[in-house]
Amino acid sequence: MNLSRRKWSPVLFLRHLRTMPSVILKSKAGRAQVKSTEADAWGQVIYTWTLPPQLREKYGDVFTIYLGSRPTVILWGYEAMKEALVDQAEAFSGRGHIAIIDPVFQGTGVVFANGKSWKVLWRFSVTTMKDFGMGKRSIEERIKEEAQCLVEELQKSQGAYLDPHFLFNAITANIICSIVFGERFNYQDPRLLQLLHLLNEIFIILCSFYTQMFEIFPGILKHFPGAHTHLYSMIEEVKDFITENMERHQKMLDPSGPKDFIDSFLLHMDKERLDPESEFHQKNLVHTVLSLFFAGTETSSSTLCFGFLFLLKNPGVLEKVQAEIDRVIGAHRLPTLEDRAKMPYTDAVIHEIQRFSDLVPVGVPHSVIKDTHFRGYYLPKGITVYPVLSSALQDPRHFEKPNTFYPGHFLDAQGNFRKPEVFIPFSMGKRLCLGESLARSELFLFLTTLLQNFSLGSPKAPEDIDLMPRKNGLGRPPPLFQVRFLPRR
Ligand code: HEM
Repeated sequence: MNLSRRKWSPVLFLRHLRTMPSVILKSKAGRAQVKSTEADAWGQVIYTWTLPPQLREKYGDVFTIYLGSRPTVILWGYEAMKEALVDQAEAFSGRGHIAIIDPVFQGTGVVFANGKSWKVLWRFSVTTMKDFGMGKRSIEERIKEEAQCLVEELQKSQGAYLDPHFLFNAITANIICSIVFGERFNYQDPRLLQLLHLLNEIFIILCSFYTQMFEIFPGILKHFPGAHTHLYSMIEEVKDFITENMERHQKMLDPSGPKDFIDSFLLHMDKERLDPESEFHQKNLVHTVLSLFFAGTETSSSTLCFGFLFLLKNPGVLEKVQAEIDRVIGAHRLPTLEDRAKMPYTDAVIHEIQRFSDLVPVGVPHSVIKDTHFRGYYLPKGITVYPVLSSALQDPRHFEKPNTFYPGHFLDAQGNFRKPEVFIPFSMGKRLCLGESLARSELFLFLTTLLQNFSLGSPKAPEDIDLMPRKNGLGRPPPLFQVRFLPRR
């Protein structure tokens, strides 16, 4: 990337933690005080938010970049991430800043809370999601039901080409809706359509270059209109939707039998209403539900989209998965989570879909909750830390063909499933993705149900299918594409 072509002139300081700032980068030609390869590298940091391996080679696995005036520690490679997030789990358990959304959450809700508030909300969310997965209709049952609704919807398409993004968003959003609101929506329901539209637009902005620019110039950009203004108004709309739902729940609350996540939270609010220190208040409720929608909808649906794209591009892999489905599950019963253990090839393909799609390349920022010594460096309390998950998922020491879609990465010589420890798309340590087990169940059940019922068709030849994500920022949304679902029987 040629920085001299850029009109604007961001200044980035890069320094090794133990030294004074050693590199100052400007975008105008001749002003960058670095070699051109480093300038290219920094171009990528600024524009695509990916950290090229040259930086690791030069500065090691732990180094600091300055986003505007804010020092930010980068952890590169599985070993550094594990030593920090797992071996010093408590110290690294803080949530770091994301400048563009900090004003929305203000440290509330399960994703952005810290300290006692995060612990209480995390414990509540995990147990409550489990409760509503273990009651009459388990999470597995809900996913299976949703998968059947999707099959029926796709049958109506009569083999026409369609963009699957909307339907994949709908099924993952419906799972969250059924856990938090106790209801799912028909795919034509205007409330669902509006919710999906908002979540998708929000996700795209959060993954965009604007979010990176906001990270570097928050103090300046917030005074001007821009994508953040649009973002905040859309988030308000989602919050209104959640609040209306919450108020409806309040009116019909039955203290003897909470029906869903919101009911349970409201009962806790009631129980602790005299405690001024309680974490169970309306803001935490709305922001926790909002967090579940943000964290649990586009992530799973984007992974599914990438999955179908990779399968269209690799028809040989698709054929093997369908052969395994036919052998283990057959045509006449629904796939179950128990089948997974008997389907090593399909399991390997799903893991490879997650590895290769690399959906959250630089992780979600952490912070250290106390002054911390790490690998001989001093990290002051509160400093932001990015665990670059991509550096593990693409590590050539652990994955033979890191830049190729290759399910063999997850199979041993006998064809048994194996999972290298560096497979960490859900991160590690105390802030590990709270929805990991839900997401893994969704990926397995949705994918196997669809492939059990349909053959896939693409308007493009495999070699012409483009895998380039639409954005490459905090997340990597898949490209738009067309696919058709043809009934297999
Ligand atoms: C393929 C799908 C998914 C991927 C790749 C993914 C990935 C991640 C990652 C990388 C993090 C950051 C962990 C860290 O801070 O180090 C995270 C956090 C989180 N995820 Fe997921 N996630 C997925 C699906 C879900 C689902 C379905 C839910 C729904 C409940 C969910 C809920 C959360 C929450 C609540 C957090 C914040 C945890 C905390 O701050 O303590 N995720 N996820």
